[in-house]
Amino acid sequence: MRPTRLLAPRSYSTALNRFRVVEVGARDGLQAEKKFVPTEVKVELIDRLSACGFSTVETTSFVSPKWVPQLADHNEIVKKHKRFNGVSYPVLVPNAAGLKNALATGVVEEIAVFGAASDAFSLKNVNSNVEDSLKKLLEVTKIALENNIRVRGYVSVVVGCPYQGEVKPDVVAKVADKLLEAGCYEVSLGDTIGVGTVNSVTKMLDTVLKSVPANKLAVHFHDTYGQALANVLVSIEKGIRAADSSIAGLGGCPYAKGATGNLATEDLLYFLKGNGFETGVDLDKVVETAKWFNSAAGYDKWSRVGRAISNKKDAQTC
Ligand SMILES: CC(C)(COP(=O)([O-])OP(=O)([O-])OC[C@H]1O[C@@H](n2cnc3c(N)ncnc32)[C@H](O)[C@@H]1OP(=O)([O-])[O-])[C@@H](O)C(=O)NCCC(=O)NCCSC(=O)C[C@@](C)(O)CC(=O)[O-]
Repeated sequence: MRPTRLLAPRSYSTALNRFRVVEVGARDGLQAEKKFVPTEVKVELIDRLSACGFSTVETTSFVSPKWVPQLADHNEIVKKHKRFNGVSYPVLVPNAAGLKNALATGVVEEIAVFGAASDAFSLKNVNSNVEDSLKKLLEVTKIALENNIRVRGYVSVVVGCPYQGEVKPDVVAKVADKLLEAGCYEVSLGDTIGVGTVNSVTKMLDTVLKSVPANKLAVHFHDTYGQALANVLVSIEKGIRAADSSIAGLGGCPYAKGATGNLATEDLLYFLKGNGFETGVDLDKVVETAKWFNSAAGYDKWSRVGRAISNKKDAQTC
């Protein structure tokens, strides 16, 4: 295959320089963590993230607690966290049962549904193949929209599957199309196990963009092989202006062996600012929030940028 020419970062026109960062740490970041994070800590994490300036903070999942015990406290989470003006708080919903539970709380205004581009992954993740899972998601989307709930869509394993290996870009495009047709306002393309490279991401995006406009897409990279920011750059070159990331690079999927953390929010923000993009998010506050989370939850998780900024501040105060 001919290698893709990676364009050097350049100044982007001011009309195109807004970039939306979707913070998924409280959901994707925590879902695979074995050590239970107390509900109060999760709630305060969401509140602190809201104060950083994100317009979207994903909060939890209404999935089966048997499948994802870490997020079994979803009812309490959505009822206890604060709601900042202009911030939306999607929750992940896998099926009609999850939607019913989310609606019953009376406070959920946005959900995220998730499909996949490989049968093998889909069976492990939601116990249904791609086709069957899509039928359930489309039904969930329809009911949610009838209840005035906004719906975001995900497609997982867009460039590689931990069980099946290669994933066909056509399948990614088909699932993304269906989710948008059903009424999702945006579809986030997930490299769930972080195997994507500039070449494979370019190939996948070129196929998806034949039928889906760039302004309906977000990207969701895990940083398992250190390729996430290169893949964000490719996505920007293709016109995409939204990406998911997780504070301190927390994360991983419980049903994707080898999936390490999401792209760290701090690294993404530093990258975006350095390349002329405005996000409205305060990087220093995010770093402070990561520091607070580590001490509150008994963790020691750091993004590269978070560690660098924190070390610099510590050195200045010595
Ligand atoms: C979808 C199911 C439930 C199917 O699981 P199943 O076993 O096929 O479901 P079922 O319909 O046969 O029900 C089994 C039991 O679960 C209950 N149940 C059924 N649904 C719910 C629900 N919503 N909430 C609470 N309970 C539920 C149901 O009531 C029943 O209870 P029992 O009779 O045994 O006591 C299961 O597979 C599941 O919860 N999977 C979720 C897995 C998950 O959360 N994975 C991670 C998220 S995806 C991801 O991380 C990727 C993403 C989005 O981040 C992007 C990327 O990185 O690519």
